[in-house]
Amino acid sequence: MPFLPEPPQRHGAGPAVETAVLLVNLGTPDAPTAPALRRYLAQFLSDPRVVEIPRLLWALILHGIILRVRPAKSAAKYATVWTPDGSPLKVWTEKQAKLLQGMLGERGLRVRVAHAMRYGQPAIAHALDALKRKGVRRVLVLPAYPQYSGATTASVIDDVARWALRTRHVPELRFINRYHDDPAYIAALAQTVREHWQREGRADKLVMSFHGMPARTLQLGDPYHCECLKTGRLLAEALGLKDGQWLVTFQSRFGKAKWLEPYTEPSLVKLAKGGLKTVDVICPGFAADCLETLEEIDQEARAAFLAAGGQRFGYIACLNDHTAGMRALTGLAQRHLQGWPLDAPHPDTLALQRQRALTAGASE
Ligand SMILES: C=CC1=C(C)c2cc3[nH]c(cc4nc(cc5[nH]c(cc1n2)c(C)c5CCC(=O)O)C(CCC(=O)O)=C4C)c(C)c3C=C
Ligand SMILES: [Fe+2]
Ligand SMILES: [Fe+2]
Repeated sequence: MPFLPEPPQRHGAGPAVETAVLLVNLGTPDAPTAPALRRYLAQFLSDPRVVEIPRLLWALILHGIILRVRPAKSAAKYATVWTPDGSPLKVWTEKQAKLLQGMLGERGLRVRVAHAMRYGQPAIAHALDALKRKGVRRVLVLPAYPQYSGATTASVIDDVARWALRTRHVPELRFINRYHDDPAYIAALAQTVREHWQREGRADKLVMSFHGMPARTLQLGDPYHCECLKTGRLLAEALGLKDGQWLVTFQSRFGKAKWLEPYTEPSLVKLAKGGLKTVDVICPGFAADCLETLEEIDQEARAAFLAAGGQRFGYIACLNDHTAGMRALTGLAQRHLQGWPLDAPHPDTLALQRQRALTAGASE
């Protein structure tokens, strides 16, 4: 019966694992080279969720200008943060998926954890096909974006939906849209700040830098800006910071349009010129260190702050594989798995068994 899908794969003697958590991050180029960057940027910047201007006009700008100039410039930046195992974003995301698998298992949750990238590899469709081949009937999609935005979270949902459009038997699907105010996430961030203070001493101000978005997305109803501000306020509260001791800023502006303000690097320069000597910078919107944090903040923004008269710049790493951060992701997944009976055979498996039995009977 070649037309019937394979039954779920078994782990040892126990019943089959039919539920999966798919951890999804943005994606990253395969190599710090101009050709790899061109492929990556072409896919990323062609996504209408990312650049919301008329398609034809954008195609002309993207292919006529941006993809001719930016790949080589970006490749040189990636080269400065590349590791022997590849791009930092890839390395951390793989590690997070492994740790999440272990921590969910320790809590007795029978799930399979996989990871995927919205752009580049492993593609979401590829990961979902692989999970289906293993007999997975339910997928909890966990985009690694604490704050919801159309450009990131919704784009992951689009891609899963595109896969579903061409899939006959779609598994049950759930999405985690945000965790910007999750107490365990806020506590994990606060812990990394305190650990940094213990090691390096406490700076005069804590700057919380989030990835930017075009300013008009706020008017169009994107909740991203509000969620960043809430994360910032909750983190400041958790650390007992008073007004003036912390600041939310937005980084990674792209193009000439107005983006969410205040901008990170100009703010740091203004602070230094105004007499601020020491600053700590954290990037709470990035689940893992990547080009935007390691190069743009820890290298470029640091240099700009010091050149403007600042004396000490403390970069606080993203949650990466920090135990507190991984516990937060584990708790988040656990809550969103509730109501899925992980130990009982899925009705689709039972239906498939009946279908197999029927077809076997008919052909005898
Ligand atoms: C063109 C517009 C862009 C929007 C809108 C945007 C939103 C956005 N991005 C992230 C997270 C990441 N972005 C990263 C890199 C990156 N971002 C853009 C552009 C937009 N991002 C570009 C062109 C690039 C590539 C690098 C470059 O050429 O400058 C990354 C890092 C990826 C890596 O490989 O390390 C992350 C992560 C969020 C969260 C967001 C909206 C909220
Ligand atoms: Fe980005
Ligand atoms: Fe950047």
